[in-house]
Amino acid sequence: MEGPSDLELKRRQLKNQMSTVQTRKQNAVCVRRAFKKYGTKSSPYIILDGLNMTVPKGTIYGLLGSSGCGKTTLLNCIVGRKRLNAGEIWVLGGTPGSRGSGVPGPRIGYMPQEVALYGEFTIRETLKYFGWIAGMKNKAIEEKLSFLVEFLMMPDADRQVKNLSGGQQRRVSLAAALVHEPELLILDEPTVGVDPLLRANIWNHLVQITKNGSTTVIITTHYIDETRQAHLIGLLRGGYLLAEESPSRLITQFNAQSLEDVFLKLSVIQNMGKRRRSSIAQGVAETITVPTGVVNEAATIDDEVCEISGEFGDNISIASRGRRVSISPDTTDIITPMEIPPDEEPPVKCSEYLKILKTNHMKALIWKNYLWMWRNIPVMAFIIGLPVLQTILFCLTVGHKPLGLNVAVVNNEIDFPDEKCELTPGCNSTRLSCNYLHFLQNRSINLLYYGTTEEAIHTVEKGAAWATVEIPANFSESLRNRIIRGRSVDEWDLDGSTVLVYQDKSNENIGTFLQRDFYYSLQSFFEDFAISCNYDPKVGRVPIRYEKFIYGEDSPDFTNFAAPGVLLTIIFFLAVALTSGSILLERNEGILERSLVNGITGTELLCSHLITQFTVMVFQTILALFVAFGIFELDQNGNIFLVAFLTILTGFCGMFFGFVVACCCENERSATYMAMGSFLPIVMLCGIIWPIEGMYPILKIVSFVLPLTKSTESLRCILAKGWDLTSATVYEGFIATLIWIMIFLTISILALKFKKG
Ligand SMILES: Nc1ncnc2c1ncn2[C@@H]1O[C@H](COP(=O)(O)OP(=O)(O)OP(=O)(O)O)[C@@H](O)[C@H]1O
Repeated sequence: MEGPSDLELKRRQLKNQMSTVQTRKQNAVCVRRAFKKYGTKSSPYIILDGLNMTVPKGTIYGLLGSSGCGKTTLLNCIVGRKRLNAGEIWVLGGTPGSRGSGVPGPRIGYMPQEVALYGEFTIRETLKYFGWIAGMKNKAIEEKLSFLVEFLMMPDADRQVKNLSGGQQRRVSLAAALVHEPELLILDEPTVGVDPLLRANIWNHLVQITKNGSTTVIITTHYIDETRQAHLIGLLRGGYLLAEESPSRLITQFNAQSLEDVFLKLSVIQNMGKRRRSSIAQGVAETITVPTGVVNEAATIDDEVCEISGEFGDNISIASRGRRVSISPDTTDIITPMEIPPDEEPPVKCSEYLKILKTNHMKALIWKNYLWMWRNIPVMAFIIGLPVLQTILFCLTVGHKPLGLNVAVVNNEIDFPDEKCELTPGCNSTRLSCNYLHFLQNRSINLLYYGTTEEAIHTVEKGAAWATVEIPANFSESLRNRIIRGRSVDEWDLDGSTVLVYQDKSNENIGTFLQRDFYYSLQSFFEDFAISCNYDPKVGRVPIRYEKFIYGEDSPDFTNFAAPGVLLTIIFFLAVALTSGSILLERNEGILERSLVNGITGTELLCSHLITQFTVMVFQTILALFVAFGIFELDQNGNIFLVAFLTILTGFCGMFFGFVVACCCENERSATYMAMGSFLPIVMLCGIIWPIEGMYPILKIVSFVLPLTKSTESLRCILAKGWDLTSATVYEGFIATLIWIMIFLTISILALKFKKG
């Protein structure tokens, strides 16, 4: 069939076109030359390919297409949750996301494909949440709830969503989109799992609410024939609309029995174009009666000729690329856009820019967060109790002196095994070795006696003891000679008064503790012996005297060294887990998207989490500090409020890091990797378990810029030295934490802003 010339065709399509601005304002939705792809640059996966779509105000628009053809993607772009790679979208007279457009916001009601509701909430609470977001009053919500429960045949409004069937949950989801009577309703497959009677009711309701022109509905469905009641349907295939027309006219034009037939015919025609009329397609095509002057004319348009600006696409779909089927405008059957005065974009006042948090949004979000906590008391008890548990475990397990260590003893001064080594005090004792071993035993060392050195060493080699102590046969006499003779003591007495130790030093901590025990026991034994002989005990001391310690104690333990870092790490990473977990949970269940479409902003979301999790963190901090300093009495010489303040500030820092994790990661798994991946380096590099002074020089620089380094140092100084904010080390910890909060906040906001779509 010979089609009209290119010029003729263009001219025809240019006829009766409205101005661009008018087009945008008179229609609820205007999509022009939309191009959207997923995947990478090298292997792009094109979803929308030059799509034009026009949804006049006051219409029901059925968006049809096979599974995976891009309907949800297109809807997401319309509601402003995804960005096109190219092209324009105008929704209710503004571009989605622009200030003053009201989109996303209460002008839209969005029912996503997935249920996207809080399972722990009741139907009433669900509608209250979405009603509050839209700025509704409780009374209005209750009225609407009664209507929707009846109309959508929902169960009792006080039943929790998680206890409803799949179909009932979808109806609650639909109710949540309808509750605030939005101007534009976007429903992604609302009738899935709904029985035919209710489906008919839903359609009747949609027809009803669009009657006066104030509401527009875009609906996707797999049941093509149910869209007979739609005013317009768009058939999406291959990245663009094969047709955009009223159902009755499509059926008439294509001389088809049903819309399914129309879709089939259009698909075959499209395939013919693509395959350059393969023999199979040709065969099918011959059986299809195509409306003269409608399809084939446009199907013959060359690629270049088809580049007609989408701005002229009112009421028709004009392919912008490739061979497209186009329906010519015909005023007889097409819905004429309502004569509604064009929406003026309201001028944005300066105060609007400053008002980044809306009261009703914050109220809904904070209420929702607390309600979620209330409904998940076991989870919350676990979250609040976890730092306490970890602190208890830390205080009970880390830094304490190992007790009951086995030491093999070969005491040649006694007749083993017949003689027992007993304490025999006095200057003339012939069993001084036993006195020394008694002091060792007093330091909780478990002595195992052996007859020969070989046997004792073998015990250590087997791992049954940590050291062998061998005492010479003439120990008592040699020791006395050593003291009495002083400088002139002979070699024999020097050797005879020396205790030999064969130690397993494979464990640094145990080895060091044992060496300290051997040394301190000998010191005590010697002083005791010197006193019994009326010698000055100082004679036997190492000539160094430790005066009163300026900070700390004579026997500092590792628990007190590690406690500040461990406390901050516990609070920091639990905040990371809690924040990123709750945001990702909301996001993966689609609830977050839904709230964002309803007008919640990223900033509001962050602030609401900040407020609710702050209360959780305060509990966590108070309990953890009480356990550490109240029950386990770790060193605390500073101001406890300063300690609590720094701990909570570090928790805030963790929350903001949690936001970054949630914003940057697609799912829980990658969030877990990111959190875990940062946990170990932070623990190792922030001077929590080992002094920074002992680190490799380059790593010291890295450590300096990490979030917990300065705060750990600061907390350590407050606790151990009692310093306050006048000390540079202390206030640097606070400043560094604040800087990290700012950094994480900026990254989160940027990620929220640019990661969309
Ligand atoms: N974020 C994404 N990254 C990569 N591919 C995606 C992404 N989202 C969707 N897709 C792909 O894009 C295509 C269109 O998806 P979309 O969800 O828009 O289809 P649909 O028409 O709504 O399908 P259905 O009717 O089954 O819901 C699908 O093949 C899907 O796998």
